[in-house]
Amino acid sequence: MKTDEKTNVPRVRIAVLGNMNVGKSALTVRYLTRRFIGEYRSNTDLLYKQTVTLESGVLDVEIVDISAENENDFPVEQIQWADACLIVYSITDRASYEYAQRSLGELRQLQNSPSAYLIGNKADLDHLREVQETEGATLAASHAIGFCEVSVADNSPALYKAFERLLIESRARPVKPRKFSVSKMFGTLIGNNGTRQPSTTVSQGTVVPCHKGELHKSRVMKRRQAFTATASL
Ligand SMILES: Nc1nc2c(ncn2[C@@H]2O[C@H](COP(=O)(O)OP(=O)(O)OP(=O)(O)O)[C@@H](O)[C@H]2O)c(=O)[nH]1
Repeated sequence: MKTDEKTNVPRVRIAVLGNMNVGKSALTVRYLTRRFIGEYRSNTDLLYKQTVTLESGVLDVEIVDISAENENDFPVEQIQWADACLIVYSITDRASYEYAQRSLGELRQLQNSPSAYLIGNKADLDHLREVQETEGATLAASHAIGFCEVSVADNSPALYKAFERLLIESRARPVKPRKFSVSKMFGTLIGNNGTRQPSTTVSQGTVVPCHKGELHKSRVMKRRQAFTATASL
């Protein structure tokens, strides 16, 4: 965690990691905007920036939604950039669970690795289940991290709790040395649907498509367009 020198607001960076099609984009957009985007195709990493109000105070949150285009390539750069990592699999896809398993193994190898949380998504598709809830819980326990199953489609409250827990944990961690900074954002995303959710308020966001390796660039693009995704709680 770092503090923005201009605003004095603490900043937390989260990397969302998982195999293709597990719902990483849907989950990130759901958390930030309370909306469910059914089809959200992207073959590039996306960086979201939002201000979030927790009970403990205001945070600037940056979330990188890592494209799983090359599933054999562990995204070390993005993980090292982050304070915390959300690892997502789909309960309907055993290969995605195995991908999560490998990712947790890789994460453990890193020096100064970020805190992590494991999420089994698509819990609404229980009839297509390939991964039991106990398997997710056991995997998480073996890495001493949190775990829950959620349905991003059904707007599970557990999703918000998972993000909140990561944010709170990361806030409490000592500041880690940074190799990169992103200061320019562009893009636009989605509005507000006013849905009420647990104790987080999210506002004033931007989204940046960031091609692999761009997290270290200090100037991505000048075109900048803020979107508001206020979910007052
Ligand atoms: N039934 C159901 N479908 C979901 C859920 N979450 C996401 N999806 C669907 O799963 C598909 C993939 O979602 P994405 O958010 O694009 O997944 P991703 O992990 O970002 O995919 P990549 O861009 O390939 O890495 C989409 O069709 C979503 O609508 C969920 O909780 N339940």
